[in-house]
Amino acid sequence: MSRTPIIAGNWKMFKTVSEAQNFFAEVKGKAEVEGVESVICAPYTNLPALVEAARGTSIAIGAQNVHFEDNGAYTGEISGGMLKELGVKYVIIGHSERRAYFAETDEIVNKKVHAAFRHGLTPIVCVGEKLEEREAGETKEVCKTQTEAAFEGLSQEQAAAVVIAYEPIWAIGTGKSSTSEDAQDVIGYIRGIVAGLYDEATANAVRIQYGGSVKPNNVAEYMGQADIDGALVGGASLEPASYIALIEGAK
Ligand SMILES: O=C[C@H](O)COP(=O)(O)O
Repeated sequence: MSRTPIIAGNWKMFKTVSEAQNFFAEVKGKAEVEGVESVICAPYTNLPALVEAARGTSIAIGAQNVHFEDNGAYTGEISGGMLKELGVKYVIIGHSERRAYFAETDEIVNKKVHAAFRHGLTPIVCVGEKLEEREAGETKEVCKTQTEAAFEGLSQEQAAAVVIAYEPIWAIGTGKSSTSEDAQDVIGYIRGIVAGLYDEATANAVRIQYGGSVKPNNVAEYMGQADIDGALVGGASLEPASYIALIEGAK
């Protein structure tokens, strides 16, 4: 089964609107490589300008969060319908920074995944272990629990459309990346979890990214692994030249 590789830049809380527009002008036509899906997940404030700039290109725009309700008295929050109307295609859900700093539980992650599908957005669901969990040999157990919870109640069709990002938390922004073999081992295991929940065909359709200190000089190594379908990239997605190199490296 061939899965289209997907490289998603997660800008986190970086870039004003003008900075985002300047970035896009630099990558347009360059971070567009046949056979690789290119996605920029930007702060909410940048989304209208980026969607506009991306019109007619093959670069998709994503958000970094969504509320699980469709509307209501949730000061400061943004719903799936709001993102959809803007033209946003992807939304990162359950990033470890949201789990750690904003108390997102597995249950909330699952509700957000359902909200994304209600509004025609594709969720990029993040799972991954903390350093102490890795050292205790609990990596796979943690990923199993998070994956099963995130997929709870999804139809087979929805499940097949999910993008999972396996991000070992100790590798995020630290320069300490997981080896490609270790990442493959865990990602292959996660695919097996999806097969257990649904079936082989569904598991083979799901795209699973690795995330954690992915750079232009190591992206190809990850992409060379059988079950790794792309990368969720923080720091190295912020500079145009680096982002272009990541997309080219994923070919
Ligand atoms: O969402 C992206 C990840 O948190 C990875 O960040 P990083 O590439 O800066 O390590």
